[in-house]
Amino acid sequence: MRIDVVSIFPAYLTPLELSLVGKARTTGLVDLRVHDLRDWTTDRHRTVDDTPFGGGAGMVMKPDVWGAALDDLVTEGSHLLLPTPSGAPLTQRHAERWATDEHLVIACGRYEGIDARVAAHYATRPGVRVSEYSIGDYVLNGGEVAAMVLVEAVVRLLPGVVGNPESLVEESHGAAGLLEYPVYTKPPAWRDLDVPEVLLSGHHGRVERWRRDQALERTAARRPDLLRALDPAGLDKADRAV
Ligand SMILES: CN1CCC[C@H](Cn2ccc3ccc(-c4n[nH]c(N)c4C#N)cc32)C1
Repeated sequence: MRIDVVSIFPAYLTPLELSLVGKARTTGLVDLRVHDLRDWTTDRHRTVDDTPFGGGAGMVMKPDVWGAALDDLVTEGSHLLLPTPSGAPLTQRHAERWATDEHLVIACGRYEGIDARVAAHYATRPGVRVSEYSIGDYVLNGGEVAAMVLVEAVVRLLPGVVGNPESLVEESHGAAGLLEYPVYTKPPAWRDLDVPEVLLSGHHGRVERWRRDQALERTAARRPDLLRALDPAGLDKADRAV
């Protein structure tokens, strides 16, 4: 998979050189490139924004500069991703789907956003998909953090990136559709808190049942919307009793 990220603050994306994503880059599991949008400006001030038509506060990012950058990066088969507060909520399902794409191009806006004609134009390009997504119901100052969230959520799903692929199944929002159960490690007693006895029992069946119950209880308490979305057939009789 190739991922191109375009931003006026390319240094903002340097955390993607670290940890699992960084290792995936150095081992060639992902070809991740970060670009400075200003490299596609033509004026001496390297201008990327202008005042909004219709008035209002702030500035809007110029379509012609974005067009010059994206024309160099977006080809047939590319998936153009635009983080925006007005986008569709990013979910694990999106990450799973987009992890199978050959080429992602992530356009990081700043100011009041990117001229709307940019997304509209590339949506007309044959073989190009355009998705506007949001990482949550709060307002950031730009798209870079959302770009890093997307890159990490997608790259960790690529074959060979995470050591134990099994761990991708049980985690929150994973295949089970539940929040993850609580985890513990040594020491068995810490301050006045003990590890749940069942986890020290060595009885795998009981441990599995306890973990499933914990995941269900947590999901019911913190994210009842996820529980409602679960296919009832996916919950066995004992689960429904929770
Ligand atoms: C006051 N204005 C309001 C509109 C957005 C302006 C800042 N901005 C410019 C580009 C841009 C891209 C993403 C996000 C963003 N914010 N929250 C999220 N979940 C996002 C996501 N994905 C924010 C952004 C600030």
